[in-house]
Amino acid sequence: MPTPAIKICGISTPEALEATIRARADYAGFVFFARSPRNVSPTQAADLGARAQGRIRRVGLFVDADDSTIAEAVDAAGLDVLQLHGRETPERAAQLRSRFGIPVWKAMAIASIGDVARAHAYAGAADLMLFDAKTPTGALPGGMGLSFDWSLVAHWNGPLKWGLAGGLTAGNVGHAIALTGAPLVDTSSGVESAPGMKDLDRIAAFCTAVRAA
Ligand SMILES: O=C(O)c1ccccc1NCC(=O)[C@H](O)[C@H](O)COP(=O)(O)O
Repeated sequence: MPTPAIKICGISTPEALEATIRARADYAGFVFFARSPRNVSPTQAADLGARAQGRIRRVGLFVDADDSTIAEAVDAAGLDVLQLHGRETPERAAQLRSRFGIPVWKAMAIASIGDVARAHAYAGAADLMLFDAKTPTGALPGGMGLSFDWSLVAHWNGPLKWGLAGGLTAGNVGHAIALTGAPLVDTSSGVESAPGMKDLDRIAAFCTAVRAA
């Protein structure tokens, strides 16, 4: 099985970005959501985006954002991918892909097999389905370090590319990959010492664990 692609999400400092590039991750995620402890301003995004250009692909994470918010982030950070982490419909995903001309990833909150089935509606509308844990009502819709029953998506054979997120750490990602065959893994809390505080050693350890899986 090929090594899964790696995304480190919630990067908000140059130090964390450099550690992510050093660890040979494939994607760096920037969160554009005011309620998040990882939220980046357009100014921060511009600085991080320029540092990342040509070295790692830049993913912008949005939660039910309007077009002007996304346009400002795309321009500031030079985003390569849009990640939609709210209640965006297939129609909205397709509209954003057409407007911005870059790949769109849709996060799907999973608590049951019925949630996994909903992913099929995004075929042709999104480029990748990111299966993540469902979070409690009123909490952030992601980035909570919560995992779900990975067997629900084991060797998913759906109509679009996919990835696994939610509570992944250096300690459990090998098992998650072995169980699911995920072609991409995504972590945020699992490489932090506190919400929003990236731990450079944990970033390195996570990437090493993925390659060892
Ligand atoms: O990171 C956030 O603060 C966040 C806020 C709102 C929606 C999603 C958010 N994060 C999602 C991610 O960072 C990842 O794509 C994924 O959910 C992994 O999170 P974690 O369980 O913390 O590893």
